[in-house]
Amino acid sequence: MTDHALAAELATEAGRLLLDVRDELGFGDSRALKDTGDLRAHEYLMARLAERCPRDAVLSEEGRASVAGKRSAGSSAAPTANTALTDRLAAPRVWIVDPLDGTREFSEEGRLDWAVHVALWTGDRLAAGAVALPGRGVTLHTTEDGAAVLPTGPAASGWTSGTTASGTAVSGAAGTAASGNAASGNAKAGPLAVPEPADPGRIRIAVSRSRPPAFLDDLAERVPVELDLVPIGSAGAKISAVLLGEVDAYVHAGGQYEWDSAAPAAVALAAGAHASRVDGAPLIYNRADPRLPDILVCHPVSAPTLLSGIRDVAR
Ligand SMILES: Nc1ncnc2c1ncn2[C@@H]1O[C@H](COP(=O)(O)O)[C@@H](OP(=O)(O)O)[C@H]1O
Ligand SMILES: [Mg+2]
Repeated sequence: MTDHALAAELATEAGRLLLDVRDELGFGDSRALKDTGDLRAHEYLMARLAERCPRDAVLSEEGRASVAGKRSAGSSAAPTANTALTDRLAAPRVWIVDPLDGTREFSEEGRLDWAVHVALWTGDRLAAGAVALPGRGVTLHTTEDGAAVLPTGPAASGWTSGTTASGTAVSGAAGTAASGNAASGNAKAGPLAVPEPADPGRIRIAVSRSRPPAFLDDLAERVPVELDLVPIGSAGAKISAVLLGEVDAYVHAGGQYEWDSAAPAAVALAAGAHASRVDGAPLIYNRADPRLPDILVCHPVSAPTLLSGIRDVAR
């Protein structure tokens, strides 16, 4: 089995397990649901990776020493720890996983914007990646020929069950509100290629529901196109929304970690998207400090406008 197929299988299966956790625990105790989801998916991924790739290093959000006190419902076991730092930094193959990205949305009934991320870093590049969107019944992943694929079409549209997600908006210079629709993509099973913005005068930007970058209001004043901000949970779901044509870009700043972006960036790059830091620098993984606080993902045609606008705001 290739690394691509393994990443896809593990992300998909961890996603199935997370749907079962939601069924088992319900939504009454959101702390227990979040912690149990985080840890059951983490334990599943750690066990499968140890079995299938025993020599590879692993960096998981839930295997850090700082979360060693966290527990799943009905278990007193501490989370399986990540590969020790010095071994990980020296390893030629490092799996970077986020067992449950969008933990907050996972704990909210009816929300579909949460994901499982499985990526493989091989020293200087993202060699494979898979993002499972269990609520929508799909896994986006890289392939052996350097491309990306959506093996089956989405079982659901939008990011809330029964409805489509909608966004608040900031228009170009005026900064007035208008509405944006997050679920206007046309995802079909098959090869995944990031689509160009449908309207060249408008860029729909997916942003965090709770921590949208403060500079986006200023950015709207500095770019020659209208910007619609579309709040969606989970970095994996937001980057998937770019690849599925439901939004045109994902902009984040102010804090994030390697596991939040490694797998979705792997898929985005393989799908022909621009994926970089917000200053245009490349995304580098497997550092001693796993903080990777900002990211821009978009079609290459939108990158110059967004990067120069962000540079202007930073000045
Ligand atoms: N300012 C910040 N500092 C640290 N992590 C952040 C962050 N903003 C977003 N993230 C992380 O990025 C992921 C997507 O966030 P959001 O939905 O707000 O866009 C979440 O991962 P987890 O759900 O795995 O914790 C969240 O914790
Ligand atoms: Mg995350």
